[in-house]
Amino acid sequence: MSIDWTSSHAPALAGEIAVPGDKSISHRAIMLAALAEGCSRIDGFLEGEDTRATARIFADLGVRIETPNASRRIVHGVGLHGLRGAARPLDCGNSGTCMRLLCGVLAGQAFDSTLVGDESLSRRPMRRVTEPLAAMGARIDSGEGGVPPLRIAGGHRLRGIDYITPVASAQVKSAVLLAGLQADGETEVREAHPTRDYTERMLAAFGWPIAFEPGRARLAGGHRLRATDVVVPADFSSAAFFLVAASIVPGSRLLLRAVGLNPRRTGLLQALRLMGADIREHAPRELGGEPVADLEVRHARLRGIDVPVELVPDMIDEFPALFVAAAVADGITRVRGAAELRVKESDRIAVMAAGLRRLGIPVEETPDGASITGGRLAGGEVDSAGDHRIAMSFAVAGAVAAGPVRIGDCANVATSFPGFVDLARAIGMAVAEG
Ligand SMILES: O=C(O)C1=C[C@@H](OP(=O)(O)O)[C@@H](O)[C@H](O)C1
Ligand SMILES: C=C(OP(=O)(O)O)C(=O)O
Repeated sequence: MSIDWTSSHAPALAGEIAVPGDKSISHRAIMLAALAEGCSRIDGFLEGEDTRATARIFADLGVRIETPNASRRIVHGVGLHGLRGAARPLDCGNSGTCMRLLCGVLAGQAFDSTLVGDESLSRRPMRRVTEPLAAMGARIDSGEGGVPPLRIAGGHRLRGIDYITPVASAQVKSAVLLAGLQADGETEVREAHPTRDYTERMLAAFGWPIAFEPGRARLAGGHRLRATDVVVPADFSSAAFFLVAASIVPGSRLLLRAVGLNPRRTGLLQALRLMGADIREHAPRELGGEPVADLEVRHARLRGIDVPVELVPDMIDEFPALFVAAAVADGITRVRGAAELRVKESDRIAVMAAGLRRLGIPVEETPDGASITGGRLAGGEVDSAGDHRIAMSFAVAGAVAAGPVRIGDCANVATSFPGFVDLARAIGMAVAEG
């Protein structure tokens, strides 16, 4: 393991910052703009490796995408049937969202496609999308055990499906809905635990008739997407690291500007408030059809909680950051119902537990969660296992640890949060490279 970052004790954090654009919305904006008729402009696009992979793939599929300046894209949509097959495999990099949503887009096209990913993505489960798509008539072959690479055979007619998702996953729901655009008849997705609804909201914004409510979405094939402009709000999941950092570093006060507060994303806000965090919302407003507000966060003494199980899907990407808050809280924090964390970019339960233990925090793992006994974080060396959210979470831990926290394998932070180190330093965190 190469050590990429050393995060050391920080004084009170202060400042007003804006984190980059939302990753989930940026992926979807490229996809729907590419499939629309006409020219769409995307503002606030996340310049991360994950979302750039999606843009590169649509360019490979024949879509002209201009970058007039950073965080902006002009997409010359080709319509639902205007993509052309690519000569080479489509590289989704580290991004589960890119690969799973693309399966839905490509399953109903006339041409064959091959989807590949990096080492981490090549271990992640894809049957959750290939099975419902097969039930709709798609032909998708995967590697042994249902992992990438995925070979999607074109030219198969799809039919609508009424699908109840077995895991709470916006990626699965989105893949089925995107395939439904090209299917005969109606497609309906129902979920026991509602997940983020960006695909539904954006389909409506691009003019596709769709009925949706939390836990349910229904559409029919045979319509058209019409180009529209998309404004992407700041990513709550990126803001999460600074919400935790300012909560745990004594004397801190931070303002995070115009953060996306879609209720299906803000479970961490609720969990931190239950722990005693002082986070206030100012100037609530709408941006690009999404609720946003400026978040003011001040240091507060945190206490351990049992994380309410119903919050889990609404904070699924925030558990690495929550584990760090739990590590310094008074008492025990218990997480359950979060087995999905084991199939993210890394096994986020195991990797966080191992790292926190190395920093002197007792953590007991369970198959679907963990118990973390808050205490005094020591310095030490931790492995992020190439997982962006784990690298950033341990950088936050270093700000309050008794000694420097040395973190391995941080390059993938560029997948979701380019510029993290600069912003962290701007508010007073002591993150050094190497
Ligand atoms: O739809 C999306 O944009 C995402 C859905 C979630 O994944 P699952 O659908 O696997 O829960 C989340 O973890 C991921 O970061 C982004
Ligand atoms: C799980 C994540 O993303 P994806 O599934 O798109 O790789 C994440 O960003 O935490």
